[in-house]
Amino acid sequence: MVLSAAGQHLLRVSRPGAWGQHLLRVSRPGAWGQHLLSGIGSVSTTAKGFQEKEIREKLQAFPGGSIDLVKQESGIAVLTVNNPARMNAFSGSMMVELEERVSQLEEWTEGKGLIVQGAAGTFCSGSDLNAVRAISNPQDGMKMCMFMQNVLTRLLRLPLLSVALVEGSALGGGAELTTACDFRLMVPGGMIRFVHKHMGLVPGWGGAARLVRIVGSQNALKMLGGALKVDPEMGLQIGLADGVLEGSLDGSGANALLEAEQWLGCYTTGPASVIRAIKKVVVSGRELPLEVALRTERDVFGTVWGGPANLQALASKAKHK
Ligand SMILES: CC[C@H](C(=O)O)C(=O)SCCNC(=O)CCNC(=O)[C@H](O)C(C)(C)COP(=O)(O)OP(=O)(O)OC[C@H]1O[C@@H](n2cnc3c(N)ncnc32)[C@H](O)[C@@H]1OP(=O)(O)O
Repeated sequence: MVLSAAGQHLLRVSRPGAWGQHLLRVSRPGAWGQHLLSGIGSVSTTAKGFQEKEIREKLQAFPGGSIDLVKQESGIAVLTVNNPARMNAFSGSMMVELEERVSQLEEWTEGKGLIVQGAAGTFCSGSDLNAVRAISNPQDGMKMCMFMQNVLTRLLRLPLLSVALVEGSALGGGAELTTACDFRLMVPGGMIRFVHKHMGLVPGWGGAARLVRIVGSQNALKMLGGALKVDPEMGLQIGLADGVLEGSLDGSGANALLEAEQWLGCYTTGPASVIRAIKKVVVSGRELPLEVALRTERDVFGTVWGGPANLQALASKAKHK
């Protein structure tokens, strides 16, 4: 649903108000909230000009690297962008794998948190330029963009508190990936940089829309217009980074990951049902018109009220000093 709406908007750029009209034309106020709550389904195959099967096949023609997922007992999963020979650039097959990993996370009912990291001490250098060169015509570029926009929207909407662990560089599409997480933790020496302007582009994976919501339009304009190198200090200053870690002791990235797990653990302690409900009400508050968000909040409230965690807290006569 979201992809087809966004896709229609992308295909009808001559009518700038199309997306806004879509927001106003939600006929059943609860429908969108329900849609967010139940998780977004697979990419639409009926959207005009967008065929999921076709784009998946096209992307698979550019193999290399992997997207690795480890779901841990703690309820925190670790997703690793793994293509170190190309500074963790996204090959076509990695884009397809990312979609598959997001689907697995959508099914993971015990999950509470997610850390997205890059392999071998660097985050991600965006799209694989070899693939980009091969699909540099507007039609293919648009299809890849719609595919990634949909995947990253689903990533951000997972009922998990997510963190991008930025060690080394997050460039281009890599910078966009960091904005598809709820939080960003940076390691000294790390950098987030939207290099799109230097590529004659703007972000297309939803990174600009998300960036504006994170740092405001002034800072987003500066970051995109200047292709600014955002280091941890600047990241904290403009609200892009939520914390700075000490980082690797041995260059393996293990220490940064442990630190990130500890940081995230402060927010994911507790029953999965409650943590997931927290994320759902925040996503609806962040994305939906107020009336719909309020309705969604009521629905989510109904899932935890009188639930095991609620009854246990009542029985223990908890005090919150
Ligand atoms: C902009 C929009 C678009 C999207 O949103 O889809 C993109 O993301 S396009 C990609 C944007 N990213 C770049 O343009 C990165 C270009 N690369 C660099 O700036 C540097 O390689 C850097 C800073 C990542 C690392 O520099 P360093 O000196 O530390 O290492 P090397 O340059 O020697 O890189 C090692 C090795 O990795 C290859 N590499 C790096 N990034 C990419 C990439 N995005 N695609 C393909 N290959 C990449 C680089 O070519 C080197 O390979 P080698 O075979 O040794 O030449």
